[in-house]
Amino acid sequence: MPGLTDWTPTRAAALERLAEFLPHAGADYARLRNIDRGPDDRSNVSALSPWIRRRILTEEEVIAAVLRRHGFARADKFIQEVCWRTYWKGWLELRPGVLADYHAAAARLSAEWADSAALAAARGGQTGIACFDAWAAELVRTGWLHNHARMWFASIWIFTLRLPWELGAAFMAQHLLDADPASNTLSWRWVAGLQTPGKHYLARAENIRLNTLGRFDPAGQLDEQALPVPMVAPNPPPGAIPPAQVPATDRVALLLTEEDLSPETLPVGATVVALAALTTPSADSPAGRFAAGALADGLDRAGAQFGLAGQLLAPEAVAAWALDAGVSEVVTACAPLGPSAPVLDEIERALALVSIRLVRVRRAWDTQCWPLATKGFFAFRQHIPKLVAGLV
Ligand SMILES: Cc1cc2nc3c(=O)[nH]c(=O)nc-3n(C[C@H](O)[C@H](O)[C@H](O)COP(=O)(O)OP(=O)(O)OC[C@H]3O[C@@H](n4cnc5c(N)ncnc54)[C@H](O)[C@@H]3O)c2cc1C
Repeated sequence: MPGLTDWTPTRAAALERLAEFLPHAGADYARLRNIDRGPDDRSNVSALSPWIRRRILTEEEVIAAVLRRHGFARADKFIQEVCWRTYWKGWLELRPGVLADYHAAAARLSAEWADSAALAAARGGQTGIACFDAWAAELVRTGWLHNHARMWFASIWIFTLRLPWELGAAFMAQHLLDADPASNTLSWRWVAGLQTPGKHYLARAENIRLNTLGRFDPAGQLDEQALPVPMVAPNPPPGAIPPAQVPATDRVALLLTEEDLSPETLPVGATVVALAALTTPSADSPAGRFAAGALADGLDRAGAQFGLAGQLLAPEAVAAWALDAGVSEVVTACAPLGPSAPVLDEIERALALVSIRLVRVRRAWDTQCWPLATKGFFAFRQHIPKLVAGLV
């Protein structure tokens, strides 16, 4: 398996990585996935997250490939991990206010902590805790961290360095290639003890020593007794997912966004007569640069599929493009909470002014899974065998 500096934002590269990892996705993954061997050896995990994040590979197809290769019993652990992503998405879609609260708190805290030397040391990897400093540097250099390192990093940030979790989540989101509002924000909340009230994740030196194969040993440097972050208010009850939309006409324009770059399997529901992709709203970040490449690749693939020349559009150019295409509906993949959703809301308003409807189609996977994320993951997990049964 190559090192992790070679993420290429194309479906071809994603499929290559998937094929390479597939033999290891069964019993090997269940046994070895928690070990962080360092940036030069990621053979025990898939490292597929930057592609899955943008649905260059969909959850369903990754799960199907692993099921075909290993069967459910041996692939169970890997499937569960993929389903964590789905679960976090659903949990947040059912409680959108949690993301808004996080953004507001992060903005307020970032002003309040602007002059903090402790915060600067954490971000700069200068805390004197060797493992933490190495992960901070790795995150900034490569745009990626192993899952266990993300857990330890978040835990040390919150419970040993005593920094606000919101600023840690924002720091990670700023640098991760796979930066995802649901997985990132809710994982930080989970570590803090806010996701499952009263249950927090404490990084322990011995666990770090064992699972980094002795690369690090922060014995005596960590607060291993800290209490969870107090909850200001209980988590909101789950709301409802809006019904999925379908086009009412048989000729539509298709607008891709970085939230879903598998046009091959998108349930468009009509003939596509014009094709465009929306420029990324977060261009000035590693995730944004990855997304820009991925959008170009998605547009190429969709162009080949529909026999059309696609174009990259800024949000304000979408209404004129749709008018020019002579359609009364623009279809796009339903964008979960994150950078594209508010941009699509603006586009919907601009299209309405010229009597064109924005139709947000949703994958069956999301429609089935998201409403099940009402409680904790362990309740959601019970549904997994049924959810994946039809995938192969
Ligand atoms: C503090 C913290 C922040 C995180 N931030 C993000 C983020 O911004 N974006 C992101 O995609 N993931 C995030 N994760 C989840 C997880 O760490 C990564 O998805 C995983 O490390 C990616 O590595 P992989 O592709 O090798 O995963 P594998 O172990 O090979 O798993 C396969 C796929 O399953 C999904 N997955 C695996 N574990 C998780 C998990 N715990 N939660 C959600 N999905 C999972 C990912 O899509 C992953 O690519 C975060 C976890 C923590 C603890």
